[in-house]
Amino acid sequence: MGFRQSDSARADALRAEQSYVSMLYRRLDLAREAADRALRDAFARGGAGNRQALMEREATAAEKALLLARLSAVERGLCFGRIDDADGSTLYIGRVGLRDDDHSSVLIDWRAPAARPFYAATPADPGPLVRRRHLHTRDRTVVGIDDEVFDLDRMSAGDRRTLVGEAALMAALRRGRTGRMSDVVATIQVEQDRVIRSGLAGALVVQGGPGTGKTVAALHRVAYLLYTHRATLERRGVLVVGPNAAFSRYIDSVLPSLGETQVVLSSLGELHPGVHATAEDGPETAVVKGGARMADVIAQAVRDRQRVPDGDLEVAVPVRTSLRDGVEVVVEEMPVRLARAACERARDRARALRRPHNDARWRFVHEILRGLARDEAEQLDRPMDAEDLKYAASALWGHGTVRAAIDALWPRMTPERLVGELLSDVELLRSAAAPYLAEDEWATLLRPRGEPWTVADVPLLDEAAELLGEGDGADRASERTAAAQRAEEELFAREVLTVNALDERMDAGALAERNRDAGPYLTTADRAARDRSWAYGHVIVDEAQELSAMAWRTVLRRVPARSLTIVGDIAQTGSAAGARSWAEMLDPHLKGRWREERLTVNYRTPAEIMAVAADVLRAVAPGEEPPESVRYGEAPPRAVPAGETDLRSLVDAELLEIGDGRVLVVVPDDRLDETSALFPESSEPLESPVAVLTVRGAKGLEFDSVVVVDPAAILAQSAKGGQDLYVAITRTTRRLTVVHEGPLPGVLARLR
Ligand SMILES: Nc1ncnc2c1ncn2[C@@H]1O[C@H](COP(=O)(O)OP(=O)(O)OP(=O)(O)O)[C@@H](O)[C@H]1O
Repeated sequence: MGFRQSDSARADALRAEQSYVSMLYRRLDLAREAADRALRDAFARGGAGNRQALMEREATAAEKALLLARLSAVERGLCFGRIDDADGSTLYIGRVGLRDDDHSSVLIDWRAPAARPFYAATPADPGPLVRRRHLHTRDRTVVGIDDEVFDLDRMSAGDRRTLVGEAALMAALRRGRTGRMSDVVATIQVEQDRVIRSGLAGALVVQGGPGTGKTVAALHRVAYLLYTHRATLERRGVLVVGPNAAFSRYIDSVLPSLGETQVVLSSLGELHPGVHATAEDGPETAVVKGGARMADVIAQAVRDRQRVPDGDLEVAVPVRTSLRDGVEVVVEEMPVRLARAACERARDRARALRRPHNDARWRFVHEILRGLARDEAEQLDRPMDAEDLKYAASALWGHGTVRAAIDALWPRMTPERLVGELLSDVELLRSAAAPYLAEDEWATLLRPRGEPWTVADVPLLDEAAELLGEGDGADRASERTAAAQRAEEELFAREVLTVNALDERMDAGALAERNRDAGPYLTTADRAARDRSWAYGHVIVDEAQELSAMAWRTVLRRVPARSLTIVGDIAQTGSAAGARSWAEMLDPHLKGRWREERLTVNYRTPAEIMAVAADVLRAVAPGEEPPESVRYGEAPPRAVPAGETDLRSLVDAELLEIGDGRVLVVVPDDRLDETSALFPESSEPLESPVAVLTVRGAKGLEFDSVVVVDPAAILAQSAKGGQDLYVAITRTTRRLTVVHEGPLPGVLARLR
């Protein structure tokens, strides 16, 4: 299928494409000017109208600002492909759809059905195409063309492979790694295209080995779904959950480069608003904390906070006070009482409401206060009608002693307090956990008070939040609302200024002030990100094999429609609480509602290095097939005894070899600090030329050169040590060095 043109034919083709592409950029400029004008008009309209008019102005302005942002994002590589049919028709494919003055299409959005043959045609099955052309542009200039001519008669069987746009793909894969993932819209492969365009309903599992483009395909799928189901998804929002915050930063430029800015990226440790958990538990604790029985433990912990006193409730209340030096002091107190049985009745009635703990608390408070007020009236021999009772009860609530007594029985709880106290108080833990867990299980959960939250605590906090209800005090709630409102106003103002380059004419404060007239403008993503109970339209979970049963409960709570893309590789499971099979993990929640697509080609790791990884995989997961690499590396992978070289010089030599690229030093968990100290420049793993990470920290990332330190210790560090070594080896795009302390582990024998 390779197709060579003469130099002059090539120059003619370049000229013709340049003229077409220049026309497209003129169209883009016109579309931007129109959106910019519409935005200005929207602003000019507002100011003094009624609230309804102001709200409409804000909505129009927001819509135009988003359109402008989208049109700005597609500047680079606006048009990257062209397809020619047997009947002589030609379509140009790009990042956005454009039309000419007669409303005829001049550029097809890559997500539109008409663009599909560009991605789906293979030499063996070209569909209607006679030629596919990849256009390479720099700024607005066409600098190269790659053609595939589908002339099956002239092709050998070997040539009828399924790689799409091989020359363009190889050029893309050879590029050095920048520390940020880029989009691959011009070179999406057939099996990835199937994932991207799969329907919105239900859960799609994308299983594939390392480097098969699971993450990149899932992100393109978000863009595709937003294009195809914009009305639904823009209103409900899309959430992408990754394994850690570094991973979220690693992928955060892909969607904006595809023109989509309204997506919430989060990690498991950040799913509970206000908590940014990064610490990890040891494997035994993680298994217990991640198990489904923890939901019962948390529910019991909440019930344990709905108490009755051991005997009758007795509270001292002031009956006489006097002013001394301007201060009110109690001069006489009397005890008021409520029988234990009455307290029990109050608790049962509050529980019977089947409301969250903090919401049901008012029923309990109300019943107890009335009981105490009746006792007080009896003791003082006061007659009591319904009005008096109400008044006396609210007077009692004014006494600190009464409040404290009731709080001790049914306190208002935050999730942080409930879980924090549960995990650090042996009696609370025993009471909540003993009915569901063996002692040696629940004992692993105990830890000192005030320890930082771990990632596995987040599902517990979320579970607790569900059972406790928001129940903020009125003051705290209004404070939060006001602060959030101010932040939103400024943020929106800044976004509008950025996308429109309006800075010279208006500053963010002034714009925020204008917006304040109409109330805050909140994008769907803003609202969704700060609302724990937000129901997303679609959720993507990456590195999904690491999620525990409890983590799945947290994720699924955010997507009641059960529309998900679940991306991962069972062979890479490193967490002791993670998945051993998709069915085992998903059936309890999604039985009959999930389907699986497999990705089989590795675009990252060269074949010689993948052969080493395959040996490791065979040893730890004999049933799993490693993916097939599409290319060969520049240097054979090697093993170096630790005594022969020091790590610093080895890494410096690697940096020289790869030129502009980036090196990962991947270490056993307990050597992270010591190794990081050797590379002070590695503090920002995505920015600096050298990153020092554990396997867990390196999940999902990739580097030009990888140095694996002490593979025997990585193998031995947990029951999933083999999977960890497999992950470590497959992070590289070009070079692999293994530095071993003792003898080289048997699974790496190929490196001898
Ligand atoms: N169609 C493609 N065109 C160009 N590059 C691609 C394509 N598919 C994947 N890649 C590149 O291959 C690399 C691996 O992709 P990605 O990180 O999505 O894989 P993954 O399956 O999520 O890997 P892992 O499971 O190891 O984290 C990335 O650099 C990605 O840009």
